[in-house]
Amino acid sequence: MLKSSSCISILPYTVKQPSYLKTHHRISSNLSSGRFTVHGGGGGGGVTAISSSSRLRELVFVVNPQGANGRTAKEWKKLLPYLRTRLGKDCNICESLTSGPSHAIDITREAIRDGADAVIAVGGDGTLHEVVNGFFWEGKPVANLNGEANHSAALGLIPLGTGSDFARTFGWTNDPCEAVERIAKGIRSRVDVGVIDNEGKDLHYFINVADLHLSAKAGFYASKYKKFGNLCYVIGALQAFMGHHNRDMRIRVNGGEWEMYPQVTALCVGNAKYFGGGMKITPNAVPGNGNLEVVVLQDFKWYDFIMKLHKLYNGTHLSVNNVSSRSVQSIEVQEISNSGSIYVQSDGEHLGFLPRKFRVLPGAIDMIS
Ligand SMILES: Nc1ncnc2c1ncn2[C@@H]1O[C@H](COP(=O)(O)OP(=O)(O)OP(=O)(O)O)[C@@H](O)[C@H]1O
Repeated sequence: MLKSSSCISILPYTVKQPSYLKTHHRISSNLSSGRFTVHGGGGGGGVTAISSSSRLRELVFVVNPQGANGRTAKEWKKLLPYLRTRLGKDCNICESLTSGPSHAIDITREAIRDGADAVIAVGGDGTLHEVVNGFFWEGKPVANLNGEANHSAALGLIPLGTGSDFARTFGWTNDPCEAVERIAKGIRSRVDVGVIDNEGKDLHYFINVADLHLSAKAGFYASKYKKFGNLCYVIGALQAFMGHHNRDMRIRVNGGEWEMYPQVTALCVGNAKYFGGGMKITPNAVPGNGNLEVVVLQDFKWYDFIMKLHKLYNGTHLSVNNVSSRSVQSIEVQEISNSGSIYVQSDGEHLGFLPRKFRVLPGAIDMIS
């Protein structure tokens, strides 16, 4: 169980405390003893309500103050009084501000090990991605070290980023009060997670969309234009087309035969539907169905991208020539010419270059939804 003290806003600890709290604030406490009924667990797609017994829920909010070009910090500050009022009676609320890239991963791991009931990403898809990666360590789910066998931490989200694309699949808006309501209700559902590896090494997890080549370059460039809001992704894509070469690739689905895919512009592996600030790139992806949707764009030029942009946004691009889609449990992707120039990204995080294998972990995380 997490360590706590009486009701104060900013608590200088005198006892050993989890490091994710060291520079941060415990906002509410009154921790009573006893256990807390969490969920039924099990396979993909199940939904279970949290019911509290005598112990308060331990919620750790991982806040990226730099999200949405600094807007996340401002929104979070405004949200805190409401959050305290709405959740403070039933929950211990810990906030932890990230200090830079990857910090959210460490905060999450430590929070789960210390027995948090939920770790809630506050920010955009990049922050959510890091929190998701914090649920795993060396290829396995991170365990609560308090010996509570039936206790697993849930993932939560207050979408306050630029794109906040994962939230779109569920129809969630960037309204933080709506997100607080979801957390107050505490309904959990199992969601799938994608995992990417390079010959069994270098594991990375994604909950939204992993992709490669043009769209991955676009994501990299978009990060430099966040001040333009969602337009940053279109600007990033156009910049990525400069000097871009479509490449011949081969793919292998579910361990079957290798298949040739000439002149690939981008290959996107969706656990959820949206990326790039609202482009419905993998419109058939469902985060709890045990599959990933793979969409391949071939032989696209920059002007095709412009002409078909509206179809990308509304998800009707699958009917366009040179766009194909399939549902997979795993997909391996290699480049034929080995130019070494095919970028791979995972929920927007740059991961290096091909080859890579993508596969689904069905129902890997409980999500507050
Ligand atoms: N304190 C920090 N300073 C600078 N960068 C940070 C800090 N904390 C986290 N980051 C990085 O900022 C990246 C982007 O943040 P985030 O995804 O929350 O916002 P966004 O990019 O505006 O939203 P979206 O990804 O939804 O478009 C994260 O992937 C993380 O690596």
